[in-house]
Amino acid sequence: MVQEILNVNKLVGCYKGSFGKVYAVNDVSFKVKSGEVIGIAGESGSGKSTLAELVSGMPRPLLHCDSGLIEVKGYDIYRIDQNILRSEVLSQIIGYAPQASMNSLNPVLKVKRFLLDVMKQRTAQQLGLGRKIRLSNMLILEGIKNKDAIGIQDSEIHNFIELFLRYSQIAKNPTYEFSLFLTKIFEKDLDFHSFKIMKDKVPSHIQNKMAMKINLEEDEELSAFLTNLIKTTNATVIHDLLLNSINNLKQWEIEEDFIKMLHISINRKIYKKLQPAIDPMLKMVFANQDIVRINPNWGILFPESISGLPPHTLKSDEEVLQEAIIHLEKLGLDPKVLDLYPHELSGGMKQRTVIAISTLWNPKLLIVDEPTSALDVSTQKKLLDLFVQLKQDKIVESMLFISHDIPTLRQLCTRCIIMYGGEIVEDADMDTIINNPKHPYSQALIGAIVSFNPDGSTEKELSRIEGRPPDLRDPPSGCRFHPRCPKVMDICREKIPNSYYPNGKDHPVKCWLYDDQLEVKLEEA
Ligand SMILES: Nc1ncnc2c1ncn2[C@@H]1O[C@H](COP(=O)(O)OP(=O)(O)OP(=O)(O)O)[C@@H](O)[C@H]1O
Repeated sequence: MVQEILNVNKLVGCYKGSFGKVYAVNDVSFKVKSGEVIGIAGESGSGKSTLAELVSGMPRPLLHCDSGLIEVKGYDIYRIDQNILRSEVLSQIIGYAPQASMNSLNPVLKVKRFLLDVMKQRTAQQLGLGRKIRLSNMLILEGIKNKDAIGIQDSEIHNFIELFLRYSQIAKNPTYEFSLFLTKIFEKDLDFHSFKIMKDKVPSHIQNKMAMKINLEEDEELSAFLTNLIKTTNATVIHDLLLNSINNLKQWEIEEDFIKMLHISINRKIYKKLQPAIDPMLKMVFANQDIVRINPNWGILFPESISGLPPHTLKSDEEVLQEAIIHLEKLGLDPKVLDLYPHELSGGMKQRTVIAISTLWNPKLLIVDEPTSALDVSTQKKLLDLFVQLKQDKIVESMLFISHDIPTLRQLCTRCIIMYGGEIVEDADMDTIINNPKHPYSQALIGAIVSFNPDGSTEKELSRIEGRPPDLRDPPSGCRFHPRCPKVMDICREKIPNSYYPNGKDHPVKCWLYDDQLEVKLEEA
């Protein structure tokens, strides 16, 4: 089944300021499936950039998501926690190159400096709470798995697993809660051996869990089961049991690259720094020093410890730069650009650099806003080839490509959304939009495309769209296109049209012309 990357539903976006409210995106709905490249077209001021900014999750200060929904890979981006948005969505799923972003390179910094800053920030953001927790748990398991090499005692593992099993029975979200619980142990709030609770230090939700645990201990059946389990089962079996139970939780979604990255950086750098501080804590908690060897890394992977680290300690400049060079080369950029200042780059190189930065983490959805508009025709073509390559090489999965230039979109996009006055007036596959547009605005837009014969004459007489796009501070009543529409009817001036489907369910058109019931409605009126 094709997965859905983006779901925009009844979105209303507005600029709020001393000027009042401007609804620049109004009641917009569409979906992007995995693999789709969707063009968004329309005249200047139709709301394309506003829509892109809202979908990017990073709207400018005056712009707000007023109502409706934007779901990116299942994340409701205007309702989830800001930390999750930053750590799990913005740097992982969405890549965004805003309009004129090629001019956003800092003029006084070499590209290398700018790129390093961006990469390091993102690397720090990548360590979102959920990932840290999953990772810490995974490393605990790794430690248990390698117990023989480490020389750890079975009895120590038994103790540990007993704790886990008991706790996982009572926690709502065992992986998460268990990590929190362990974190508390490391913070000396709980004593591992006696399970003594130092009440004043333990947050109330943990206290409740502990209270439940005590009740559980009164459960004879379970208690007998656990005792038996601990007595009779060897560590490897318990380890497998634990692994199975965790597999069942389906919460181990750690990407290999991410683990590698953390392993490398943590092993080499952070551990050295933190070891003196952590060792005494571990020893205190587990009494037996040997347990420290269960995995020397695990303690430092708990959320609190890692989030306290400045991002720059996670990787050296050389490591970060090396990753960037590989990425630049993949995108056909000479790594020499890293040693140049932005003014030393051509427009095309600047744009490629910006695209390289926005795709550093292989985003699922890349949003690009008018990337080609300031470039000459041959550089435009090269840049379009780059977007094709990004997709072919699976660096990005889907794209939203914004341009007022339909021929540009035609070279790249599978589908095209036409916007007018902040609304989607038509949405269809690219060929249909070019050859069989239904909305009078789309027809006018397509009619205004210039195409030349070999002798230099134009292929057809060009039409132009009379009038001007609406002022969104005070949009026209009814259909927003009615003051300019050659097919305007009375109802268009009064009532906002719904979307109709004259060409099938994949081709919505927001125009009264396609309402089967129109005659009935007019008679009623
Ligand atoms: N910062 C702002 N404050 C108030 N209103 C704004 C602001 N930016 C844009 N708008 C309003 O939003 C409308 C849509 O602007 P937007 O930039 O999204 O259009 P667009 O289709 O991307 O145009 P272009 O192709 O010129 O970039 C504008 O007509 C304007 O009324």
